Amino acid sequence: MNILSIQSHVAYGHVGNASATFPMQRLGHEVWAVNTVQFSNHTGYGAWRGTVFPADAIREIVTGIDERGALPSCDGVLSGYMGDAAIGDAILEAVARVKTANPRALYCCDPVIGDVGRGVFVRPGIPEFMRDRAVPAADVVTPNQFELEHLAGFSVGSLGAAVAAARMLRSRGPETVLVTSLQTPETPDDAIELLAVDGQGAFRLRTPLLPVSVNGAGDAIAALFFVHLLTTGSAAEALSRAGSSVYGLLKATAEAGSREILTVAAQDEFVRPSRIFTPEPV
Ligand SMILES: Nc1ncnc2c1ncn2[C@@H]1O[C@H](COP(=O)(O)OP(=O)(O)O)[C@@H](O)[C@H]1O
Ligand SMILES: Cc1ncc(COP(=O)(O)O)c(C=O)c1O
Ligand SMILES: [Mg+2]
Repeated sequence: MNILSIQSHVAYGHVGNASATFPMQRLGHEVWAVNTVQFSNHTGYGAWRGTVFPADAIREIVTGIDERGALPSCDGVLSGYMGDAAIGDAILEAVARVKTANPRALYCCDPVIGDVGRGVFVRPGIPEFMRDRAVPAADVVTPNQFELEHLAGFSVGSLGAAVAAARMLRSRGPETVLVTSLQTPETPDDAIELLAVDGQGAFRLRTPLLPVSVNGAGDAIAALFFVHLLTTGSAAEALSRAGSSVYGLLKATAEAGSREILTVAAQDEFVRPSRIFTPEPV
């Protein structure tokens, strides 16, 4: 597969393209990485340095790729952390150009807005852009629980409510919704869940909860889920493979006591996860 991946880049550590690119490459895919920002490190540290690129800088790179005649061979566009709402327009233009060149290409939007503990951590305008423009344009969306609530407009206090919220997003456009870091009163205290909902049904994948709080796992799981969905055509299979890989990645990260995910050291988890988790229909 050839994946156009438009998201943040950090020099130190692993979020955005610095989390998503290598796992896709390790699985044998070509990644055309376009960076929306270049920061020293992820914003979870509270301090960082670097630049948010203007929207035209992203347009320029996509135009250059187009001029190489490559867009007809693009299988999917993946977007994530945007840096600024204006970048959203450039991303949707890139999606439109790719889909014109290859009508079979899919767009996966990781609607990075915030997180349960941190609240909204992106610039004003981005949450509205994600809800009103990006979600309707996407074939696949991968919100965490906080983002799901934000996009659906109601809180998700049960598995049933999460499925309803995912179905509400589907009714606005995307065929497939992957909810990450789901924890409801029905989730055991020592577990964390993923939920995939598409036209076939809803699947839950439950793994142990690890003693880590890291950034970038969401970017890795969106990338892995998207390429596995593109290659297998099955949301349940993509859920099993992506969820198992990220569990293995985070288990290694927890055992090392690392603040950054071990994207490089634990790379075999992307190809052969140490433990395979199987989704259940819900
Ligand atoms: N503490 C944890 N224990 C086990 N798995 C986790 C943990 N944190 C994240 N994950 C896994 O990584 C996935 C992505 O999670 P997360 O990092 O919360 O995404 P985001 O950063 O987009 O909110 C989760 O759905 C879960 O499968
Ligand atoms: C620059 C940057 N990109 C992306 C993300 C998203 O990371 P996550 O995968 O944890 O949602 C963050 C979160 O802090 C970030 O600071
Ligand atoms: Mg995220």
